[in-house]
Amino acid sequence: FLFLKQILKPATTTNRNLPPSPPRLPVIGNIHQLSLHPHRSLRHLSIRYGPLMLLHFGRVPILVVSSADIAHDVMKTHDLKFANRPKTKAVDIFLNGGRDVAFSSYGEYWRQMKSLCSVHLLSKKMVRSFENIREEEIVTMMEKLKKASSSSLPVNLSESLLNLTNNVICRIAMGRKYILEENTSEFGNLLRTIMELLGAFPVGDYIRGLAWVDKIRGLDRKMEEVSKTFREFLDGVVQEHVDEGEKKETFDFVDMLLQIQREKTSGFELARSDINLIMLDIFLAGMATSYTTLDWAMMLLIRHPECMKKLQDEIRTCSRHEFYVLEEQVESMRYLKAVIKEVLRLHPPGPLLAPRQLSEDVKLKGYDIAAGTQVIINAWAIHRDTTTWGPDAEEFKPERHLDLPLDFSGQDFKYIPFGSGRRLCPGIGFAMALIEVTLANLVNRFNWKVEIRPNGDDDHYYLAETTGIEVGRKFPLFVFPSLASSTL
Ligand code: HEM
Repeated sequence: FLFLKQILKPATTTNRNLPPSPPRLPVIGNIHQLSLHPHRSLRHLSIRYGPLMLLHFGRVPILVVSSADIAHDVMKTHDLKFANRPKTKAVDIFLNGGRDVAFSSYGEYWRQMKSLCSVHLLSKKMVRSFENIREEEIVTMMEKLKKASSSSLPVNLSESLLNLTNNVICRIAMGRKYILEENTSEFGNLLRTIMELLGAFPVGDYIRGLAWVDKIRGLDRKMEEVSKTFREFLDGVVQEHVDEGEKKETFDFVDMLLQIQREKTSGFELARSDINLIMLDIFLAGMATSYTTLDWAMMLLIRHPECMKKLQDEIRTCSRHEFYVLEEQVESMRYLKAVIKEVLRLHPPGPLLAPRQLSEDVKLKGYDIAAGTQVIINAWAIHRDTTTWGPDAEEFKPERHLDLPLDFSGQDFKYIPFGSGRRLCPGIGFAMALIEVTLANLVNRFNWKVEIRPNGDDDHYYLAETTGIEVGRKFPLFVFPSLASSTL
């Protein structure tokens, strides 16, 4: 009786003027209204209940923001109050309760960890210094594509892009390739599982009394297993760096973190397990997002031949038809940048950004929002809002960016693929350096055709999405590359 009394009790709240809410069921609240693709179901609900909605998962209040105007209030006007991240079971298990950067609570520890990554890995100077690694890996990938182009069989371009991002990130952050090509898909699947679990809404996180449901579904076991595999892998990487010590000829990001740990130069205690978590963040936040952007970009360009042609013309003119497009040449390519912006508008890898949690009571658009409320910002819906993007908001049209002064810094809230404010992604420069030069080279060196689907289900196949906090394309992109005559 006490158990039922507890879970059936309506959410206690002192708020008087609450945002609109869809009707909810006893016990579970609005959980049943989420589909496998929450960005889609939440947008659907927001069309009916408005751009500021209050849902309840169990008894936990969840604020859903679906307009640029309210995103501005959350991430600019009240950014400090919304700068926390909620703690979930997945964060507990994978990220040691949020000892990484992306899920740590707002405060000194988060500031120090973010600054470590920004200074020693993600700064402009550091990103520039990795140019040769990017070039070597892109050339290697293109050589393989060149070989494959003489065969009549299609190439799995998604896999090539996953290998590329993985190789670049491993070499930059850990000094060498740790995941061999034959294992990258397996590694990609592991990452995907973590993303899925970090983006899932397990019943037990919201209704304590029903935590056993997650156990029975095998969710807890799956989390423990994947976490153990990853922990062992990262332990091995860090241990190898420790063992090699002085003998090592190169000095990479892991070496830097170990030095900071030993010498306590950063002014705060960095545990060995915290180093593992920084590395995990780089894989989760850095590798999957960059790969996903490239994968969507190639699919969209191949399926929009007029955009592909325009881009090829720009790149081939700027690169003077050379075999490899240099990063300095990419700088002046306006249409290339417009293509990437449009890809990230329609398919932001984090469609709901990363969840936030309100630390003090606040008033938003006249509504009272209580401290502790979790906050979802539906960037995917904001990016497709016809009131700001026009009636063709759902269409892939890179041209729309040519005359817009939008950048990735999250200052204009109708375009926030990297978030905004204090929690803005620190990896923008790092990601763009790889995405721009990779795309420029693939488009410059080859002409592309996509496999025609046998059942005519092209849209279903090419646009299907994965699930989780990071959303990519579900099915691999099989293509036929042919060497462009100008770069033979
Ligand atoms: C296309 C590529 C990328 C996209 C679209 C992207 C997107 C995002 C988004 C939406 C957030 C949450 C922002 C918020 O809550 O307001 C985020 C956070 C973060 N990203 Fe990225 N990201 C990308 C690449 C990278 C790379 C390459 C790295 C590092 C190697 C990185 C590291 C991080 C970290 C550490 C955070 C947490 C920041 C914090 O909580 O303070 N990201 N990213």
